[in-house]
Amino acid sequence: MPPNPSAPDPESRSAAVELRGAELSFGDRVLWQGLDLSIAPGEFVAILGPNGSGKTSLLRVLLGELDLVSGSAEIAGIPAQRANRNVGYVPQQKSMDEGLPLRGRDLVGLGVDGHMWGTGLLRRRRRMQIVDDAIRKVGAEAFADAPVGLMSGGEQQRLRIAQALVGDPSVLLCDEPLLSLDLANQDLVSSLIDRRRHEHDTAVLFVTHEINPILPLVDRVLYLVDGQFRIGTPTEVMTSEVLSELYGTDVEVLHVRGRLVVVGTGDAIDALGSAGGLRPGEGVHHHDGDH
Ligand SMILES: Nc1ncnc2c1ncn2[C@@H]1O[C@H](COP(=O)(O)OP(=O)(O)OP(=O)(O)O)[C@@H](O)[C@H]1O
Repeated sequence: MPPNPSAPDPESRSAAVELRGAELSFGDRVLWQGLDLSIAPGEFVAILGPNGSGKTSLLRVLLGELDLVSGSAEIAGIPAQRANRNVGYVPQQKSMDEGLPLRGRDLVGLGVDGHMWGTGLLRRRRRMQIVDDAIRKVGAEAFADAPVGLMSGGEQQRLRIAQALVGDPSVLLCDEPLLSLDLANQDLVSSLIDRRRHEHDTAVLFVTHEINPILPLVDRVLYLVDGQFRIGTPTEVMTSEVLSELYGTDVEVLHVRGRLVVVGTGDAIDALGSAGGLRPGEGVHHHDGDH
């Protein structure tokens, strides 16, 4: 049957996140413009780019904290707005003060209060059940009653993920959630996020400087560089040709032992951040980024 031009577009109707002609600028500085991106439920999108390219700002637009200069941003068909229970957020990791009188389960509970029920509206027992369930799902039962300030980075991050998921969001926004975690905890945290999107069809937008730890999970990449961007599968975007064009200089993408390694020469290396740079001892000039 030929498509009916007056019927609603099923793709856009069911999108978890929809950006149309989106532009964000501060003064004369255009972070991105003409950004069209429709993210399906359950899709995993990595947002890459050097420092200051507007990755976190994109999440802030979807959180309703920043207004677009033009275009639109919708979550599940509704304009992006603050306190949206369809959105879970794992912010950039900040170290928590050792003396902070907050237990792990209190941190997770903040995710309940921030959503539609509001403090006190949900009966205490039901609220406790929801928090317990979220803690169990990230395997944090053993330390949930300890003060968060005394936990390891990996333990804190598991609880932040529980906090982001406790409101049962359809979209999960993650800002460098693997930062400063060891490899075992990187795997654990990324597999928790991956399981969530498979079991609940939650769309994931994942800001990162380092694609390798999540490469097997990524459906599409949004790569932002200095006002330009490219969207596509990792195979389409993470190529020498595309990245050289985006950075406006010679960049080479190598495949080394199952990892993507982005190398440049001279000034290019400074622009690259740690977008796949080699680790020390791997033999090619690299740059570890600013973190
Ligand atoms: N409210 C604001 N007013 C003016 N400039 C801003 C504002 N918010 C962000 N910026 C600027 O926009 C640019 C993009 O910031 P953003 O944090 O989105 O970058 P990023 O890609 O996440 O960087 P990083 O990798 O360093 O975290 C930065 O230069 C920042 O200083």
